[in-house]
Amino acid sequence: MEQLKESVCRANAELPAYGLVTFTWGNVSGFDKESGLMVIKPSGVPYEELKPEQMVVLDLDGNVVEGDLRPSSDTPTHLVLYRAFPGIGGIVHTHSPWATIWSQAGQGIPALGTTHGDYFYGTIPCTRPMTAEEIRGAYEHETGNVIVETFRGIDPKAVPGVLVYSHAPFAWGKNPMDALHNAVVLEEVAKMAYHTRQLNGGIPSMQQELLDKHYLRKHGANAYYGQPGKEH
Ligand SMILES: O=C(CO)[C@@H](O)[C@H](O)COP(=O)(O)O
Repeated sequence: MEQLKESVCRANAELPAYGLVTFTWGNVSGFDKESGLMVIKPSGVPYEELKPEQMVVLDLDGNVVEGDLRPSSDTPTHLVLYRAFPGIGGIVHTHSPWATIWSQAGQGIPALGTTHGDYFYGTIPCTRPMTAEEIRGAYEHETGNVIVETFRGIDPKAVPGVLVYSHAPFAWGKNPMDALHNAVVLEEVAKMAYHTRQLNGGIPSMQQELLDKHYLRKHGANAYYGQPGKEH
């Protein structure tokens, strides 16, 4: 658990360096399958002040089992996703500007090029608008529910990110640093897709053969990108 606290703390601390956050507009969590516990940053603490011992540890029912500080305000959303998407070990939520623009437009980010295809096997979807009742109710919990609803028929491992309508992106991965990597790529492809759309309307999207080639060279049984056994 100490190692996970270190990794979660490090991933949070790197959010500003990648230009993904302003002030404290973002949070990273990690999940330990063995213990069934989630580690997340404390709410509202400046990234440069974060220490591993300040991380908050919760069970998947949302009970704090370790930590004195209030957990991130988005904790319920993270909990819903860990319960619904087995196999993910890290989640990043930010208000990174380019991805947030697509979220505010209520549009998913189409796969327009190989940069996207290397990491996301198709459109990065945008959720539907939440209902007034969902917003007035357990908002952060319902945010998780609309993300899970959006992924009916989509493999969250193949598309490790989502845009929450009128809100901002969530990305996930095998662990906190993998989730951070995917969050950085999501922001990059959001910016590229925005400008590509301006040039040619983003039509057509990339050929399916090219998407297959780029995604499957990095992911799956016959992946050949990078070095065997190394993260990339
Ligand atoms: O989505 C939001 C605000 O809309 C959050 O990202 C907060 O800005 C970060 O909150 P904490 O994790 O510090 O509670």
